[in-house]
Amino acid sequence: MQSPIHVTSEIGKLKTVMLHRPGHEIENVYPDILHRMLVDDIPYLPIAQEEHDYFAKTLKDQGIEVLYFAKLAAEALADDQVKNEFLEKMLAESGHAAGAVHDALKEYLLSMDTQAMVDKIIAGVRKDEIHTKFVSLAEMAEDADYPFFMDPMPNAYFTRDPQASIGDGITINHMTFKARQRESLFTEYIIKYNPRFANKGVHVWRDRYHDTRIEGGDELVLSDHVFAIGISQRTSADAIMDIARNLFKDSNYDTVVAIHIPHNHAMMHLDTVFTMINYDQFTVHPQILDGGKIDTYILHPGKDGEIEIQHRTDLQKVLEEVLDKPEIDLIPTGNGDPIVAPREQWNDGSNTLTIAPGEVVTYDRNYVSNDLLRKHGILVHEVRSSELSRVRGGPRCMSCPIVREDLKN
Ligand SMILES: NC(=O)NCCC[C@H](N)C(=O)O
Repeated sequence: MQSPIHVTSEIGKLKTVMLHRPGHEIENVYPDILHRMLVDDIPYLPIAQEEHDYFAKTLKDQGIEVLYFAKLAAEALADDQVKNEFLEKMLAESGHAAGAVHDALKEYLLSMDTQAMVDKIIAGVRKDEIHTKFVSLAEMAEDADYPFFMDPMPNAYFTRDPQASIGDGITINHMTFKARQRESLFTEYIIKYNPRFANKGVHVWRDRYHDTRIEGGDELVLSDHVFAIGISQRTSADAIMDIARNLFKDSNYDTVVAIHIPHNHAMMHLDTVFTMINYDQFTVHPQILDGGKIDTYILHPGKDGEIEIQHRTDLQKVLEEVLDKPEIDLIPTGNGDPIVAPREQWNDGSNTLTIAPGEVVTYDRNYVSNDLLRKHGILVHEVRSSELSRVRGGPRCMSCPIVREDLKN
């Protein structure tokens, strides 16, 4: 049976992608919680939605099927028993495993139709939306001024991160910060219960019930046997060993390239500084390379289930070797200029979504990087980015490929 998920490269023609249109979760953010919510600014929602619709249209105009995360989630929860089980888990992960607030939230959420319930959970539930007779001492004494019973999920439109497609399977990620951890509970239910995916042979390479951390922005499928991953603020080395073990055991993947990037918010994931855009071309933020060098580790299956690790520092050579290419073109974000490069990287100038070999979608604001891509022969579709970019993610972050065509060679 052909798996409904099939992604054997970063660049094969994109056939199906999963997005999330930003909703009221964006407006449930205010200055005191910005940092904890991992957002740098508050987008103006109507314009963010217009920009997102334009992004979706750009993909649809190229013949790409667009699926929406929240719709897939609502479809997955069609059965009452499944919905109840999901809600219990979601409430527990939101800090309300039992008690009066749990009961009131559950009654409130179940009073809605399933799509409205999903949208509401993503948007967040304010305290003044529900009525409870009893509240806990913690609630009265410690959290009295906090406005939410369930926090919003303002990063949900970065569908790249809670999950990642690899081959015929997926990783359902244990994300680093609390602000994003509940997003992948939706994924778990989508894969288990949405008729498009349920019982269709989707291999879960790694589920979300781990202590070690992994996020999809760090996961790059370079080919049908080479997988690259960032050792980053969001993905730990232990999680990489775990995913490597699982891929080596049960898939075609025989090479994992782990790249150690700076651990900071501007470069939180590998795809904020490095993306693949053609058979032998990549974007790279020049500031991660020290004279062309960066700590890189090549993992291969060893004897008796062990993993062999080689330490290397020449990224270009590593890519030439693992992809079997005579030369790799690393295209510097912002043309390597000391001001333009960090400015455009901050606005996701390295974060390209490749929709076919040598064809990408990028933010319009990164015009220096975009011009340089064109000079390197890349076909660039620009999308609007005034509001979307404020939450620190670009076209690759905003999209989760579900199906790509296999590469011809
Ligand atoms: N792959 C990505 O780089 N995703 C962007 C995530 C941005 C979001 N504000 C976060 O900090 O998780």
